[in-house]
Amino acid sequence: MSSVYKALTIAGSDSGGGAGIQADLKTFQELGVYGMSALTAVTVQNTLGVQGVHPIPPETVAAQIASVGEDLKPDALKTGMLFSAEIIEQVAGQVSRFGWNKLVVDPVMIAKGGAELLLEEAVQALRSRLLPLALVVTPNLPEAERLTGMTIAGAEGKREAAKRLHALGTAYVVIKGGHEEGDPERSVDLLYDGSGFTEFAGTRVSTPHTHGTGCTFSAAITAGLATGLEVTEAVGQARAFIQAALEDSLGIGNGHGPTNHWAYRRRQTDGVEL
Ligand SMILES: Nc1ncnc2c1ncn2[C@@H]1O[C@H](COP(=O)(O)OP(=O)(O)O)[C@@H](O)[C@H]1O
Ligand SMILES: Cc1ncc(COP(=O)(O)O)c(N)n1
Repeated sequence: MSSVYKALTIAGSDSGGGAGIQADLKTFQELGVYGMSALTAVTVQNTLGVQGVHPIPPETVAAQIASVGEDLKPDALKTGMLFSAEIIEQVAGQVSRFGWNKLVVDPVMIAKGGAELLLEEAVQALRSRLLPLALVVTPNLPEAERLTGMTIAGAEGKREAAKRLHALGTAYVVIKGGHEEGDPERSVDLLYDGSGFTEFAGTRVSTPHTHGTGCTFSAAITAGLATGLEVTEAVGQARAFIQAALEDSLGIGNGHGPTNHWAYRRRQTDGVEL
């Protein structure tokens, strides 16, 4: 049998299936990667919002990662919702212990409806404990502002924030443009590798169904890395994956619905648009 690519997601559960662990595993599967998970929290959630957040004990998070690491050995991994400084501490400890270097950190902080998915006091732990271990970090604009302490205005602001995040020890920084006001035509993600900038631009899709875009995008980068792509190639593939997922929306739920995780592969294999 040809080699099997494996990826691990360390994230929260979204009972509605559009974000978190569920979005990550669906994305891994669609990109040909075997998915594994370590749960950090159970959220009670649907397309209308988050009705409850129940963190998993930090030692149980560590035990799940150790169990997967000792046996199945992921080729790449990502983090999503981490909730507390104690969980971040355990995750950083396990990543260091196994010497994993294809780590994508999606610094999830607040759900689109406003629920807190990372405690205020845990932001510093994310900066000091996890970002130095990450190959790629993928903040949206509000997350980049919180992590850098700066207000980001315009293209120059994004570049400055990317440099500051790189200085925290992450090799590649992707500042996502989904929240950017003022460009009704495009959503531009900016990649910084410590020496140069690359822009990944997609047509801005006018849709309420954007639940889980950040999770899906970072999971697609992780899957790409697991299959051996370079970071720039993996980000390019992830951009195409999320573009298809937004354009071929499923239109389910009464609020901000999920993206369509099937769309990218269906377009590739049989040209079908849902
Ligand atoms: N309306 C949109 N049209 C096209 N791409 C989008 C749109 N909204 C978000 N994206 C893309 O989805 C990904 C996630 O971006 P963003 O929404 O900023 O993250 P988050 O979900 O973490 O808030 C990025 O690649 C971004 O460019
Ligand atoms: C369990 C969980 N993790 C992450 C998100 C963020 O979702 P989004 O990608 O829409 O910002 C979420 N709503 N729920």
